[in-house]
Amino acid sequence: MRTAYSVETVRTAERELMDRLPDGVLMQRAAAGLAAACADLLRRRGRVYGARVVLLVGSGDNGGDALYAGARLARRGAGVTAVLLAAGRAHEGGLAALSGAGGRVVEHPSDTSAPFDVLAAADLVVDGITGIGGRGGLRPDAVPLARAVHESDAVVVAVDLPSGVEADSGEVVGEALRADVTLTFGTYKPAHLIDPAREYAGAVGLVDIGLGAVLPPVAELEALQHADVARLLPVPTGESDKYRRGVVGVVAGSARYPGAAVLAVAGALHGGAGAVRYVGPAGDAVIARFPETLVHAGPPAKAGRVQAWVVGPGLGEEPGVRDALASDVPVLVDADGLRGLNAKVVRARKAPTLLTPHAGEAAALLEVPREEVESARLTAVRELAARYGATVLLKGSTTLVADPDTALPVRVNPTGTPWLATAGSGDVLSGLTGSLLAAGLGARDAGSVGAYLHGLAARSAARGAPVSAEDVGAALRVAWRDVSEEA
Ligand SMILES: NC(=O)C1=CN([C@@H]2O[C@H](COP(=O)(O)OP(=O)(O)OC[C@H]3O[C@@H](n4cnc5c(N)ncnc54)[C@H](O)[C@@H]3O)[C@@H](O)[C@H]2O)[C@@H](O)CC1
Ligand SMILES: Nc1ncnc2c1ncn2[C@@H]1O[C@H](COP(=O)(O)OP(=O)(O)O)[C@@H](O)[C@H]1O
Ligand SMILES: [K+]
Repeated sequence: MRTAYSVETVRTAERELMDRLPDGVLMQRAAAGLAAACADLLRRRGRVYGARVVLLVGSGDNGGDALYAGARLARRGAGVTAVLLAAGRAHEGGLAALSGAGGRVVEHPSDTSAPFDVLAAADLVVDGITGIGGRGGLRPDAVPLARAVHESDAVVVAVDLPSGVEADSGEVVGEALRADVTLTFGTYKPAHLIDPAREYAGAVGLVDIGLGAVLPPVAELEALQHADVARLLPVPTGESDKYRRGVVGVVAGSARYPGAAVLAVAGALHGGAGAVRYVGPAGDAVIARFPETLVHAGPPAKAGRVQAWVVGPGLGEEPGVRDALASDVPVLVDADGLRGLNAKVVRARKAPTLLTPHAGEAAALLEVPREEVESARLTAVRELAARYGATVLLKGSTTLVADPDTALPVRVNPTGTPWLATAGSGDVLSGLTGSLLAAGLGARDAGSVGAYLHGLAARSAARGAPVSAEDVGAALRVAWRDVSEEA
């Protein structure tokens, strides 16, 4: 499991750790890790000796890290120039270390083109403008420097965070530095895992500075890995039969969208339930593709016992949502099922409810513009979970799963690929996840395991080329096997 902590939690932990250690030790640990990673990158492109390194240095400790790392690189023969964005407020010890090691310093803004000249010739740029103390995006002074960095051929290494991103939410307000690699210290922060900030960070490396010992046991965010998912997968035993493995009911599709029913059933057949019961008008299309499905014209209340319902994909105006919500089993509500969803009804349910909106559907439920959800995904998913008293899986470039119990970390899905942005792939996800619910997983686990397998399946089906939702459904078995082999 990878975890991320908020700035407030990190600062508290850092204070506790600093009290136990001599002054400056944490910064030296950070700078040593940073310098080692930069040296590695330089060696891959040539060598450290003689390489041209530029440090962008802000007024805080983030700039301090950059300066001390720069001093280490200068001692190994690199030509290091620090561009000070707040001359007079740059970290004093770091500045002294850099000049002691033979590094140069230029100021920005200045009357000369020196900062831009050194950036144009750089092999590697270290972004130490702001870290966890940064607020409100890059300031106007820094914007032309960021643009010059993006135009140069240099490899860009961000210190702790790409400057300009919001550490706790992953929001990007205005411009931010785009890094190839980000080295963070002690723990990931939400911005390393959530888009849009995650995109700006590039490949993220974690430098151990000893913080693990003082961080609280429960993080703000967590990302499952293969071994975590393997532990959660439902596996039949000698005593299993199809009913004990769970029956998932799928209420999906309409005369207009029969395909959504087929895709949701495809997902459900690969989610671990022992049987899939399809309820709705697309029974013929479903049977033609998946003869193992039990079909019923409806309504859901008359279709027979299930251990979980999936309701909504391609449903159009078809009824069914109310029946499913009135049941005493877990219900996953997706797509058309989310339209006009009544928060009171959902809150009153005794069994778990899992809502799976994309950004547009989430925006409609929250009555805000879609862009607001896309730029502040963490806030949106938490808000929806609180309003509906339900588990919410917010789909998109970063899929998040929030539990109504705010003490539990929000789960962030690390798998997936932009190729998943294809019609019908969400239908496969809802069938798959509903099947996991029927097989006995809790809503938060079902949502995060479903998203994980779905993303892995898409990656293995795509391998760099477009995929259809059907391809994703067919690759779910491969994803399941990949994950179980880790167990
Ligand atoms: N606290 C610790 O124990 C450690 C901190 N470390 C480093 O220290 C960083 C945090 O240092 P600070 O708290 O000094 O904060 P930062 O260095 O992130 O930035 C704070 C400074 O930047 C200014 N600032 C804020 N927003 C800005 C913006 N948008 N544009 C330009 N300037 C802006 C503020 O006025 C303040 O002076 C971490 O990100 C990490 O790099 C590491 O050395 C590891 C140990
Ligand atoms: N840019 C993206 N990067 C990665 N995954 C994405 C991206 N955009 C969408 N997805 C994923 O693709 C799926 C699309 O689902 P959805 O929006 O419901 O589409 P549909 O309704 O056509 O099935 C979701 O699993 C979502 O997380
Ligand atoms: K930075």
